[in-house]
Amino acid sequence: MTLPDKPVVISCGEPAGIGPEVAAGAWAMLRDDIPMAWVGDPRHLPAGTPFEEIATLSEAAMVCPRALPVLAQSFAHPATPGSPDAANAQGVIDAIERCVGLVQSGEASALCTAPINKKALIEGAGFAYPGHTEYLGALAGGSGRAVMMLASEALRVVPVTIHIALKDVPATLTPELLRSTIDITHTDLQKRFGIAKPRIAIAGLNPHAGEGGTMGREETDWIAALVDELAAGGINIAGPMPADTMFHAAARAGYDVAICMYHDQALIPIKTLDFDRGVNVTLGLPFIRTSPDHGTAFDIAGRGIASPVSMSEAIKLAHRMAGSS
Ligand SMILES: NC(=O)c1ccc[n+]([C@@H]2O[C@H](COP(=O)([O-])OP(=O)(O)OC[C@H]3O[C@@H](n4cnc5c(N)ncnc54)[C@H](O)[C@@H]3O)[C@@H](O)[C@H]2O)c1
Ligand SMILES: N[C@H](C(=O)O)[C@H](O)COP(=O)(O)O
Repeated sequence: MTLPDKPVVISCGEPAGIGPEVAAGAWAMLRDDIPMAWVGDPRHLPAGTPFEEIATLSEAAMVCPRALPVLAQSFAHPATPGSPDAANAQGVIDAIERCVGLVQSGEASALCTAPINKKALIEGAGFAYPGHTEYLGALAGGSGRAVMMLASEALRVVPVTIHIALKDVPATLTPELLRSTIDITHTDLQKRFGIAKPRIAIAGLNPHAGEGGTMGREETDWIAALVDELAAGGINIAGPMPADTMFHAAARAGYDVAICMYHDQALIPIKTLDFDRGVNVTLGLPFIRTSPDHGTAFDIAGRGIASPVSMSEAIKLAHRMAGSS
């Protein structure tokens, strides 16, 4: 695999959260190995961060070993850790959009996003999306769909429904949605992760995967039939499995990815097993996007105690994926 010289571009995320500090920390860990550049307002970086403003991404690789390369983006205000400022919300969105432009133009090899606070963007700038995943899908255009995957050494998980209320899950979960999620996951595990024949485990929606229709009917009515059809078509797929028993170590050894029916079914096991090193990857996009698995952590922002490890794992994975595409 040839690793790219083009930088990974990092969007600043919510400046009142831990995004700027974990980006600076990840740069300090990776500066000699991975070219990168941060897009944001330098006033939001932790005091004392060695940074250099660059005019174009072509300067990033040269600057990176000595300072964090910064493509400056001015925000309305400096940040107060833990208290998002509505006037800064549009800057957060603009930084993401600028980074997407850089990766789409080929100036950046991949995008790594620092965390956003959904509520702050919705309230401060009328952000119309529940998260990066859906926003990036819209920015990418086309007829595809962005699919969320969280990955660590221990586990990969994909939620079929993402940022919706639990009460809306059963109506949103359709055979078409599950089929397209499986297709996109299968394709990207082959194309972007080099897994020739991905082993896919499908979780049930209901307790005990419905217990034969006595505790919910989605499994018996259509999920099992869809799994059988895909298996007959040559996909290495199994399920629907009871979700409570598919994440212990021996069960995890049997598959490369677990496709789960709703957000917490997927994200609780991975964040419990490996919160420090989990990485959020968006599948189905025409470019590479990763992110740490954690959020803005307002409770610890600005205190210098946030771990930069998930951010650095996200940058490393983006760089590796760019080398294998
Ligand atoms: N990629 C993203 O943009 C992304 C990902 C997850 C959550 N979020 C958003 O972040 C906001 C806050 O979410 P939350 O409170 O549920 O989760 P969170 O991950 O921000 O925080 C959960 C707990 O983990 C701790 N924590 C998080 N990251 C840490 C780190 N790097 N080092 C040490 N401790 C850390 C926090 O202090 C907190 O106690 C929400 O708006 C959510 O939507 C964004
Ligand atoms: N659900 C994700 C998580 O908890 O890690 C998170 O909110 C990030 O979502 P986006 O990548 O869509 O912003």
